[in-house]
Amino acid sequence: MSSSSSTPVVGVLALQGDVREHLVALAEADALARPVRRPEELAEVDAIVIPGGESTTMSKLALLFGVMEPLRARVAAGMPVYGTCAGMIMLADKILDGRDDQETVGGIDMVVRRNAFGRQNESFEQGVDFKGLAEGGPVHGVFIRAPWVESVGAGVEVLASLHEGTDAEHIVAVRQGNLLATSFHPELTGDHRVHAYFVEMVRAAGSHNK
Ligand SMILES: NC(=O)CC[C@H](N)C(=O)O
Repeated sequence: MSSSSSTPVVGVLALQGDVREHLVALAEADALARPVRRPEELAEVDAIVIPGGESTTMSKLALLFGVMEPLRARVAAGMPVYGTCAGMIMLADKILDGRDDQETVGGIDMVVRRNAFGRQNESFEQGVDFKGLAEGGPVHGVFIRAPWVESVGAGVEVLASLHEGTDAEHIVAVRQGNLLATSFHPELTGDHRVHAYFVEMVRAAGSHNK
């Protein structure tokens, strides 16, 4: 479809969740954005966003629509993927507090705890220092029944953490190669710097991963 020199085509997995907000944010970050439900549609995009929503439902629908295996194959081939919240859970190699039969796409060597902040706070908003953004100050982090990253493997770069009191630190943004994940929802804020960061990753990856 596109080449690295033209505008990248970025899909949004449109089985469930806040698809429309990501389509808008991607368009504003200079990508050609389109919803993806079926394997044929996945084959047409250079990269994909897995939105926020409900990861157990999203996982079931991904299996039902036959896109789980094709997604895993594209991840293995190096396709850039950005997951927010439920999307972060979908990118985790291992999850805690998931349903017993809950499958993920996987790809990031991390353990993610579902609804982790929920034990203290269902939803909250907080400034997040996001490594890799050259300017503009902290990102406005919207956390909705959000997961956190409990631990990461050696190949995973931590891009943001939240500090709670003096001791607890929770990882809320990570990158491993072409895979990016945040516990929070930049698509709900009107600040599209994290989407622009992802679109830059997509440009750098080119379109050789199909
Ligand atoms: N805002 C979100 O995406 C919430 C994620 C949800 N708690 C889940 O486990 O899937």
